[in-house]
Amino acid sequence: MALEIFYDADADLGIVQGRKVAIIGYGSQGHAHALSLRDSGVDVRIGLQEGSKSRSKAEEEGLKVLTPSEAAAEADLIMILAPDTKQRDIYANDIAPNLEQGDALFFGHGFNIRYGLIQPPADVDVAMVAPKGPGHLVRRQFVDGKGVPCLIAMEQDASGNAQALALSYAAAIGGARAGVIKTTFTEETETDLFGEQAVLCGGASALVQNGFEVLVEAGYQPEIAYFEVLHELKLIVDLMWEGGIAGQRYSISDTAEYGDLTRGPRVIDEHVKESMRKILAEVQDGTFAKEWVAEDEGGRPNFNRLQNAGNDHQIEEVGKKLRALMSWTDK
Ligand SMILES: NC(=O)C1=CN([C@@H]2O[C@H](COP(=O)(O)OP(=O)(O)OC[C@H]3O[C@@H](n4cnc5c(N)ncnc54)[C@H](OP(=O)(O)O)[C@@H]3O)[C@@H](O)[C@H]2O)C=CC1
Ligand SMILES: CC[C@](O)(C(C)=O)C(=O)O
Ligand SMILES: [Mg+2]
Ligand SMILES: [Mg+2]
Repeated sequence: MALEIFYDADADLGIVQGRKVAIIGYGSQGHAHALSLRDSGVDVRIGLQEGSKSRSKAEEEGLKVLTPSEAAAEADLIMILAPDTKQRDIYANDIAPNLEQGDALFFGHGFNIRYGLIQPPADVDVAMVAPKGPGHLVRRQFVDGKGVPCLIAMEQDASGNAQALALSYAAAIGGARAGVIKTTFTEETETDLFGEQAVLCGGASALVQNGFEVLVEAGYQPEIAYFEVLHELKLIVDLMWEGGIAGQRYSISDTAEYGDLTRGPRVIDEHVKESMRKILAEVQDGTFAKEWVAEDEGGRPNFNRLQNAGNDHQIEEVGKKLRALMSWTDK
């Protein structure tokens, strides 16, 4: 698929300003979309379950908070920003009964459409606006007059205007200030899951924990190990973010660069790449999605056990102590 990228000049903000938008969920992404849409002159209401922890946060911002079904009934553009595992039930119980011909159903991630957990009727637009960054950054960038790049995808174009609507929405949350790239639900879902599992979250966390363990097991002080494998990682990643891997290599010493060039491929070797290919295959053939949905339905025993083990790792205790000493971090 050839790259198609859009900016503010390509978007008509008036399109989304003419819609009644319901944001279902007010967490990381939900709060960012809702507040930025409101600040862009869009008529927004929030859909949250009775007793939701997020209700008071949305109300404190002066947003109208309804139940998900009330919000869906009032709106003609419904953006689902609840956890991926909850979306199927929210759709079946609260959204589907309130969908009317001409409505638009939006997603921030393609999981439920890609794996067939939600199957909307043919007479509504189905699109995605997925900022390529955490929600709190999406909001911070918008407030600073900037934006986080977004992906848009159109799964169903019942109105013939789904792309213009998605682009208008992306502009209203600041995405078109940075660039909005057209993709498909399949491409977004598979690359997002692969990226977070193999590199960004899974890969990086395991790399850091293993590096820390190797140093501590060899007798080095845990505090020194923490600085070397976790604290400095941000500084290196910031350089990569600014100038790519080549830019990062320009800034480090040539001793570090020689170690990078010769030792990096020994750590992340063909065996690791083969594991990455297997992880991608499990994303593509639906194995991961099936496992995660079953894990959630079963009360998340594995998730909770692994999360607790991660929280109890020595690196967390050392990090908490060291970060408390760092005057520049946000406490
Ligand atoms: N986190 C991120 O930055 C990114 C997320 N996404 C996607 O965005 C979507 C939302 O994820 P994220 O923002 O992380 O979610 P969060 O976990 O941060 O927030 C989820 C929100 O949904 C609410 N919620 C839970 N159950 C229901 C329900 N039954 N009805 C209505 N609201 C409910 C929660 O309320 P309560 O407080 O009561 O639990 C909370 O407000 C997902 O599809 C995710 O893949 C995409 C890109 C990045
Ligand atoms: C990298 C994690 C992410 O995919 C994201 C912030 O983009 C997510 O699902 O939270
Ligand atoms: Mg992502
Ligand atoms: Mg993701």
